[in-house]
Amino acid sequence: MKLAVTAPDRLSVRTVPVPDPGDLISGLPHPAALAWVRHGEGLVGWGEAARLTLPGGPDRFTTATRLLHDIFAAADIDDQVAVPGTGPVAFGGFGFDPGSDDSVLIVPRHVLGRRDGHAWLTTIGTDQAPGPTLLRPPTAPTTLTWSDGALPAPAWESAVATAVTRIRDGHLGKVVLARDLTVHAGEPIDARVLLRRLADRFPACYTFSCAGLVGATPELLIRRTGGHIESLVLAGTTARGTTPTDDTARADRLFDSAKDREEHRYAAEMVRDALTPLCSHLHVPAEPELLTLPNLIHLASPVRGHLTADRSVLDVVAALHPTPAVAGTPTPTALDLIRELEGMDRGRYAGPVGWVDARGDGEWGIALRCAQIDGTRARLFAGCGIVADSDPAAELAEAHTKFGAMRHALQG
Ligand SMILES: C=C(O[C@@H]1C=C(C(=O)O)C=C[C@H]1O)C(=O)O
Repeated sequence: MKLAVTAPDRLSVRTVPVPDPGDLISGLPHPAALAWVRHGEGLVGWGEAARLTLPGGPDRFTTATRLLHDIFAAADIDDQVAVPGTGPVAFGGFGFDPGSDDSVLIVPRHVLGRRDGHAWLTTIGTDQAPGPTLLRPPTAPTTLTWSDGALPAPAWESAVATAVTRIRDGHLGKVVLARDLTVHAGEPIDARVLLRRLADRFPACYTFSCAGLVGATPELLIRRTGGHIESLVLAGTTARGTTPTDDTARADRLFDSAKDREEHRYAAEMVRDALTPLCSHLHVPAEPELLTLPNLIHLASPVRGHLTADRSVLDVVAALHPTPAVAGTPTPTALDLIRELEGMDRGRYAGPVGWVDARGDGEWGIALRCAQIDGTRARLFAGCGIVADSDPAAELAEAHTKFGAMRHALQG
């Protein structure tokens, strides 16, 4: 695949304050939805003023930064709100594997935003639409038919067993193995229905949609607000309990589990090592805390720092991806093992997903708990960190629980 840029020579961009629009997702006028929403705040976009599709390669983030910089620098911008996310923004998703061709960035024609008491509408081009008008009401998918993806459950369990052997033989410390499921619907799947259900059930996650990749991720790869950066490293997981006592017991076991602590340590240390050279100040907690979601509990390390230089959020994404939360340690060995054992192309699953504005501010998550929608078909993904003490059956159960988020979004 070649690099493709569809953009007019000069974008004419106008951001104006608007009264609080309330729920952002219900403002999306048609199924080609762009979204990044958490606790009701964030951005939704529709229409395309520009689109970049990027070939694979480790330089895909720097190429994206350069091309977006050119598009934004040439733009004629009237920004009457001037907070992160106003003016022109690009939503994007990058392929997980450096060899994957799937990276895409879209500058929407319209963006509706809401953050810290501000609400705004950005419009690009001459079509100064006053606000979203519902062109096509969302309809829920029906008659769903499920099938295995690349590896049926027993084959995936043996892939996990092979990974455990390689780890015990000293080839690597950790690898994250994922599997996919396929679902066919009776009619084209509308991203807005999935966004609605995900945002209602997982308000603390980042509910996202970009070029058909729809999900609700708890994992913040990086947020840049001026010089300030934040990240939330997740690794180490248990399903929620069925009673309050069981739930507490599971949380305690996770917190004390040497195996889960090891999985987590690889990820937190890599994020610390990658951010240290970019920051004047960096805080990585000595111990993880627990993040409790409706279906899962994770070990979590909230990271904060201050950048030394004026770098775009995408430069920081480039320094971080792929973290051991989704690849493994050491990274090149883990990537090779993923390619060998998973039997599939992850596409943009487990890659960075989010948005960036013309100042270089933005928020990027790791695309987890998601599905790639393609007309009437969707591919769901879920993965688990494997270390020396991992048990294939327990990892399969964990992947099943992780699939639950998108299954519920599709089935209602
Ligand atoms: C790979 C996924 O999740 C990642 C793996 C985790 C784990 O193995 O404990 C936890 C959170 C994520 O970093 C996924 O949800 O698909």
